[in-house]
Amino acid sequence: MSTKTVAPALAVTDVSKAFAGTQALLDVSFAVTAGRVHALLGGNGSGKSTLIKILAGVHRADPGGSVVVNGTSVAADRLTPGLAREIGLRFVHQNPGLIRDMTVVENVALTNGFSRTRYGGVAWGALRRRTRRLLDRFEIEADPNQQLSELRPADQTMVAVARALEDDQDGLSTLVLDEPTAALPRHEAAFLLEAMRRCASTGHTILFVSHRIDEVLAVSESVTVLRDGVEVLTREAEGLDEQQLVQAIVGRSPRAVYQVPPATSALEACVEVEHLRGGPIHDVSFTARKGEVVGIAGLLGSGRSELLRMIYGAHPRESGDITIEGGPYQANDPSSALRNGVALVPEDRAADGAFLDMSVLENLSIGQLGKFREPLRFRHDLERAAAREDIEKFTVKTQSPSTPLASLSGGNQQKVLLARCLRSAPRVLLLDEPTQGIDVGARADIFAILSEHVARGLTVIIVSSDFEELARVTDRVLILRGGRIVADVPAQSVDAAAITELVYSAPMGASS
Ligand SMILES: Nc1ncnc2c1ncn2[C@@H]1O[C@H](COP(=O)(O)OP(=O)(O)OP(=O)(O)O)[C@@H](O)[C@H]1O
Repeated sequence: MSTKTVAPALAVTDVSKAFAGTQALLDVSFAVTAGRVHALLGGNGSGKSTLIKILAGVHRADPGGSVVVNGTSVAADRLTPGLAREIGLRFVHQNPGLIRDMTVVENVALTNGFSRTRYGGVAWGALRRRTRRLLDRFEIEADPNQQLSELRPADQTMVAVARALEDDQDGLSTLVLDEPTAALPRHEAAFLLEAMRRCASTGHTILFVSHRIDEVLAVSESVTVLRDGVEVLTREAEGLDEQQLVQAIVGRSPRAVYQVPPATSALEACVEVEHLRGGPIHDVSFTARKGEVVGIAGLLGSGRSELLRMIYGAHPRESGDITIEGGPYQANDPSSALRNGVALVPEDRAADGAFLDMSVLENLSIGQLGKFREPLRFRHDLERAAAREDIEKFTVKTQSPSTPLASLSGGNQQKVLLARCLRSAPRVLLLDEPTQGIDVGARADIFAILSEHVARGLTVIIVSSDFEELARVTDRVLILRGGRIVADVPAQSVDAAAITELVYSAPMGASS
């Protein structure tokens, strides 16, 4: 039983939103008690982002619903960004608009304003003192003059939290955190969760979106689950276990969720990387065999994404050789990757792989239109049938194949990219944070599909911050630190904690 005040800090009542043809939210109602961390959960496409965007005044709700914040009631269809702020809603979105190359002071001032001297110049001294107080208030270990990139990842997110709450000394606002831990390794996530808990203990109410069930159970005092736009569960977190939550999110019994058999490794080499150098990569060598799933674990800045992009030919290489199935491979650009059977699902899909204005069908077909071309006509019927097949296989939640990719939820966009890559029947599939933003049920589906391809000889190289997942779905994990592989461990002999430890402390120059 909580000893905190019981008045709801936030109450959402009968909020609905239909996009052309899609009922994203239907009469969603729930309340959050003041001073609590309340988790908002749901599978991909269940309506979480839509609800957050309505609260933020970015999407307009359909008429009829209301939002009450600390006793102030507003019709949900009247919320604007200004009004949301006025009634006490604060947001840290998935991409919180932090600039890593700027100092902490500059990052805070960027959104909250620069203190001015009476002559109109920037009052740097006052600004630094103000930022110092803010850092102390949120117990962030940083100096105002430090570059943001020098802070540990969880503290960087806390800077975004602190600046969102700077003007709220009394803890009256409700902070909405959209997947704050998605890009963080587990130990950093745990650190951030602890900071969130401290923040709630000072009175702030936190609405927190995450796909990671364990952390939701660790940090939240109450939860709401959305499924297909409908609120299916709101309750105290106490007494709730992982299976019950997964059941509520997925809507079926949690069989097979996460039980993906590890791929078996064959002996034949597929990708051989020798003395690769370039950018943050300093002399990396390794071999991935046919039908093997190789994980790469490293901290931000370790060169993990650059290594994948170098193999794909999208990051300049200074020296080193790559062979694919014994043949030389130049890796000069993505088209040579395509010719050599190397495919990449990038980390930043919006910037790198997804054509958001184009339809799901077009996104699936890109690069493979030849398959549907006959001497005198283009087989639109076959193209459509193939799209429908992929949509079903990957359980992509879309109204139709012609729906623009932009209107799919993040997780569903990711599934489309993965489906597209697998269509090209690659020999090597490079995955950069493939399950970021992917719900618990869809993860299992994706790995089940991948393991079918792996059983037929596909080689998969995965970079992931989710070390638990790496330990579960890979055959081997390469530990990358400072641009070097410092350890190469069989996945069955490590768990997430061991990988975390290795990422921080593996002896330099171990194996490479
Ligand atoms: N601008 C839009 N136009 C049309 N449909 C949309 C739009 N935005 C969202 N939708 C649809 O509304 C539904 C809910 O999507 P939403 O992005 O809210 O899901 P989500 O729970 O945040 O998913 P994820 O976990 O994958 O981010 C989905 O079916 C999505 O395709």
